[in-house]
Amino acid sequence: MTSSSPVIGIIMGSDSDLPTMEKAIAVCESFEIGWEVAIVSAHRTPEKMVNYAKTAHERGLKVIIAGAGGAAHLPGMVASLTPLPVIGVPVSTRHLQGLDSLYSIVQMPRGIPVATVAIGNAQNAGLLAVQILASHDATLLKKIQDYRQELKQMVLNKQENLGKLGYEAYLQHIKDE
Ligand SMILES: Nc1c(C(=O)O)ncn1[C@@H]1O[C@H](COP(=O)(O)O)[C@@H](O)[C@H]1O
Repeated sequence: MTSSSPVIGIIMGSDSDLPTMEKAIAVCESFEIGWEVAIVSAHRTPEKMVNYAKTAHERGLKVIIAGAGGAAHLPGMVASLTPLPVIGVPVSTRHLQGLDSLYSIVQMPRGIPVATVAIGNAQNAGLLAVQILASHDATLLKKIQDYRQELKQMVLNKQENLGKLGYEAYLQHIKDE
């Protein structure tokens, strides 16, 4: 686990969001960035949420990732209480498949932005947080460029395999994976 002091705060409305949000934690770990995780709910623990959001920048955090499902007010409320950038992760829900979460998070009023990623895409939230930090950190910027290069290479390798194996065999190969 990365030992440096946390600069990315990863919060969520419930521990049931953890299986989604763990992907943001994994990104922080792979870029060796200090992170902290907390269960904070605008609805169930409003005082804790206010305290968390108001003190986040004083405690050294630089970016907050907030995930919530359903009536997902947490990211917007936190954004209203902190000067830090907030990235919202709409967590998928059983009845409305996360559309409720998405709409709750994305439609912020002018003046209080929340950078919203796709439903369930905590990995992109982690990457965006790293990129925000990288904008004034040359070492991190290089790591992002290396990561992009790996992504590109992965796609090129797949294309090469497709060419080698042919469509039918390649389809079977990815089904077997
Ligand atoms: N949307 C919020 C908030 C909030 O926005 O403050 N607090 C909890 N929740 C969400 O309720 C869902 C169900 O929670 P439980 O699984 O604990 O019943 C979770 O996805 C959580 O993010």
